[in-house]
Amino acid sequence: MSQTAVARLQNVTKVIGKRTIIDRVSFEVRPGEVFGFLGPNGSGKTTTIRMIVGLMGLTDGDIYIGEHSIRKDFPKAIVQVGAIVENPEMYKFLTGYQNLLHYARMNPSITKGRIQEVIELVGLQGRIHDKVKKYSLGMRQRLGVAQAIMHRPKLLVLDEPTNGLDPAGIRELRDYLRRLAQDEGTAVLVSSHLLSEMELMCDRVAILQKGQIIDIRSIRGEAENQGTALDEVLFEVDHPDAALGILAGQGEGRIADGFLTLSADRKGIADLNRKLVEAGINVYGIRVKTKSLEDQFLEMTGSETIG
Ligand SMILES: Nc1ncnc2c1ncn2[C@@H]1O[C@H](COP(=O)(O)OP(=O)(O)OP(=O)(O)O)[C@@H](O)[C@H]1O
Repeated sequence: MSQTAVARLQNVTKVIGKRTIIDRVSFEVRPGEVFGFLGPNGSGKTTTIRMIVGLMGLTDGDIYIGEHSIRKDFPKAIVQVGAIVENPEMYKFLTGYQNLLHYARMNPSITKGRIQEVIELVGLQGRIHDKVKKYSLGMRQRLGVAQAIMHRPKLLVLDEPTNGLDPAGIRELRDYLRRLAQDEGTAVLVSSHLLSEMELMCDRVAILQKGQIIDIRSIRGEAENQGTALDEVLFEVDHPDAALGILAGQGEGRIADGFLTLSADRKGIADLNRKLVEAGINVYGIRVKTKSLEDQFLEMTGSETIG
């Protein structure tokens, strides 16, 4: 486990009544990354986020923010978190700036200079002196983010931030979240049930299904070996039929275009290769056809549950 993680979930479990809603969820969010928490409706994203931001207790496992456990050291952990979980409460009859001033008064470490900085970070400088009741949904959200990051949290958590935004609003959200991650080194955790948005916004995503993490991967492609995602693997061998017989019982193997083709994860590829070589088959090449994130998401969660 990386020492530099901003947030680290370790076997986080939530049981409500007799139901295990969240089942041993583990992942970490690193400084300066936008991390997506992706799953179909009802998979448990909101429940997990409520535990991260201290709105709900854990049944088992732990969450660390920096080195502080949310269970054992709650005040020190939570001070490093900024969040918008439910709709941000703003005074609509005040201007954006007056709202920020109001929240800043509760924390003496927030200077006027810092307020100006966050206004620019979320790109509200042109409209900050307008009344909030005149703001669009996207602008209200920017103001919410500005408020959530004024105290320089190490982790910013946003639950379904793209809900209700139009494509332009989503693009703007992406741009200023990336700016925040890059300029301030803030780790950003965003949840969504829409893969397409996560792909545009995030560096890495964890895929949640029925309360369990089924995959964690970088958006740029490489699987991180924490999940059960399988790639299609093509073995170039001297005797494909014999090889298929040797690997019988190792999954759905077939011969296609002269290649022995199977589904396997990284460790599985090494195991299959060893079995073939030990049985006297010559392996000339191994080609891995990594599935797109979308293929995997559809396969894992079922297409009817997306969107
Ligand atoms: N307080 C509760 N009591 C009983 N069941 C609950 C409670 N809160 C959540 N659940 C159940 O836990 C599961 C996960 O819910 P959760 O809201 O975390 O999912 P989600 O991924 O955020 O979905 P959505 O995107 O629809 O909000 C659901 O089946 C939900 O019915």
